[in-house]
Amino acid sequence: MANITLTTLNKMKASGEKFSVLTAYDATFSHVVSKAGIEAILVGDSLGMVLQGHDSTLPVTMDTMIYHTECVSRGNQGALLIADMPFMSFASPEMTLINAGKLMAAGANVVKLEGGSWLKETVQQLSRNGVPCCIHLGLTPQSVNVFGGYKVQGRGDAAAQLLADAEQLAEAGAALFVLECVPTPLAKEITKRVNVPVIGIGAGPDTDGQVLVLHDMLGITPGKPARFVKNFLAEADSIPAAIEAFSHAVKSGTYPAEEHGFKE
Ligand SMILES: Nc1nc(=O)c2c([nH]1)NC[C@@H]1CN(c3ccc(C(=O)N[C@@H](CCC(=O)O)C(=O)O)cc3)CN21
Ligand SMILES: CC(C)C(=O)C(=O)O
Ligand SMILES: [Mg+2]
Repeated sequence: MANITLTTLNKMKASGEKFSVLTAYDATFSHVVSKAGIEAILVGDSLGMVLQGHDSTLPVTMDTMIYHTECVSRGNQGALLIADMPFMSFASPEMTLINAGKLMAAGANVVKLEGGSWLKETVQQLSRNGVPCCIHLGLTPQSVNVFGGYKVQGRGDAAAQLLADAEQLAEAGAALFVLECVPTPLAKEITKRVNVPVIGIGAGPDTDGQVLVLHDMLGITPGKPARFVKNFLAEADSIPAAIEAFSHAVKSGTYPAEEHGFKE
């Protein structure tokens, strides 16, 4: 078992200490990230875009997620390992249990699913079977075709629905949340209302933890970076130093700054 567990993150939430999360898709980066003091590693389905060059996360398969979770697990030096359930891998309760079981057997400590309150029974079933769930809310990239682009979520009337989803899923036993691209005040409110750690990306400074795609914070992702991205390699002289700078910036509250977040 990893040195950092859900218990560690729950204690950090209770004491107000911020924690950081980065993606990794291979053993070497997993080693570097976990050695640098990052509390959790996400084997994100963003690998479909970052590693495979697709323009969305939809083509990512279970076999690919299993392979990368195994690679990351071998390199991991004690971080909590979270693995994404890819597009359509949790479309029915039976499939969800089978696929989550495969990611746990590959070395994940937690599985992450994108979606809202309709996942209540799924979360219950998984927890009962020994699989802690992280629920990804807000801009859920697997629904890019529903949203019509990568757009901020939870503005106006949608804010109350998002808060209700978070509360119901926490009640159902979700162990963690990721909030992506939601207004800063909404992320603050959800973080206060749920009793489990909330990880933000483009959600402002008030969530319990922060997550970024590793390649984004190293400044090597092609194209215009999203608003929430900061290049930590620009002022560091090595990749490990950049990762340590990210961890320190999150702990000290200097990242994310106001300019990295979204208004209501
Ligand atoms: N390299 C990479 N980084 C990521 O953070 C990431 C991926 N890939 N792939 C999967 C999803 C897609 N993500 C994205 C992609 C684009 C935006 C984006 O351009 N957002 C606009 C918001 C526009 C608005 O105001 O509504 C931005 O300006 O940040 C956000 C998240 C996050 N995830
Ligand atoms: C952007 C993060 C939260 C993610 O889901 C991924 O990397 O796939
Ligand atoms: Mg993802």
